[in-house]
Amino acid sequence: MKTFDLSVYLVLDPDLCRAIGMVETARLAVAGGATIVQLRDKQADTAAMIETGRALKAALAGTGVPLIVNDDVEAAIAIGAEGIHVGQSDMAAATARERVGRGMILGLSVETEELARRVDPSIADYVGIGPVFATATKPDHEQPVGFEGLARIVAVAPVPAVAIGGLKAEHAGPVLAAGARGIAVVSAICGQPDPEAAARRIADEIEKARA
Ligand SMILES: Cc1ncc(COP(=O)(O)OP(=O)(O)O)c(N)n1
Ligand SMILES: Cc1nc(C(=O)O)sc1CCOP(=O)(O)O
Ligand SMILES: [Mg+2]
Repeated sequence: MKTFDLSVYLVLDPDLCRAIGMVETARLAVAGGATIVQLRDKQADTAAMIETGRALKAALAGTGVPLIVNDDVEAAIAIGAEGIHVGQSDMAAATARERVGRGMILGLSVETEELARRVDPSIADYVGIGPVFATATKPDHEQPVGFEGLARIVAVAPVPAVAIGGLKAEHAGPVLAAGARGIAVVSAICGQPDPEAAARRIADEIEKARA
């Protein structure tokens, strides 16, 4: 069964996670309340993605937290990951869906209302919308959309949305108010002195916003 919870979406980055590593960061973040984890390593080849992905998969075993692989469909399949995330410049979502089959979670990045309207819910399971704010983590990001832009894009997306880009725990309230199901972060968890506490802060803010 394809179940996933976008509430606290950790996107891993090998440079920002350097001090304790991506696997330990993920383990701690999940202990703090991360609900979904993405392996994102823009420098790694498929073999390296598979090696890290298998270690992550082992670390997440038994937690119920799905592992999503960024960009690399073949690595996702080899890892036995629960999902794949593709953007507008990656393998086309329809092609990725054909390759991974119905059972895998498929996330698709959309940066505009036009792109969100065109999402086929038989192909994508969720959309990642961003950047909400400018961020140094992804220097090649598109124009920030802010909370108002986020709300406009969420409103026309036919699948659940997670917001990304420059987000911190204190943004959980406005992100949920804009209609997104959760908050995706890199630097708010990766490289923080205590990734477990950092994830817990986000989970607490999400819970507060839903109360
Ligand atoms: C949850 C989530 N949302 C958006 C993205 C960005 O994907 P993409 O536009 O393909 O950019 P890269 O991450 O590949 O640089 C994401 N990874 N995750
Ligand atoms: C991976 C990614 N995708 C983005 C998008 O806008 O699609 S922004 C981003 C990086 C988000 O990092 P941080 O939480 O440190 O700001
Ligand atoms: Mg991509």
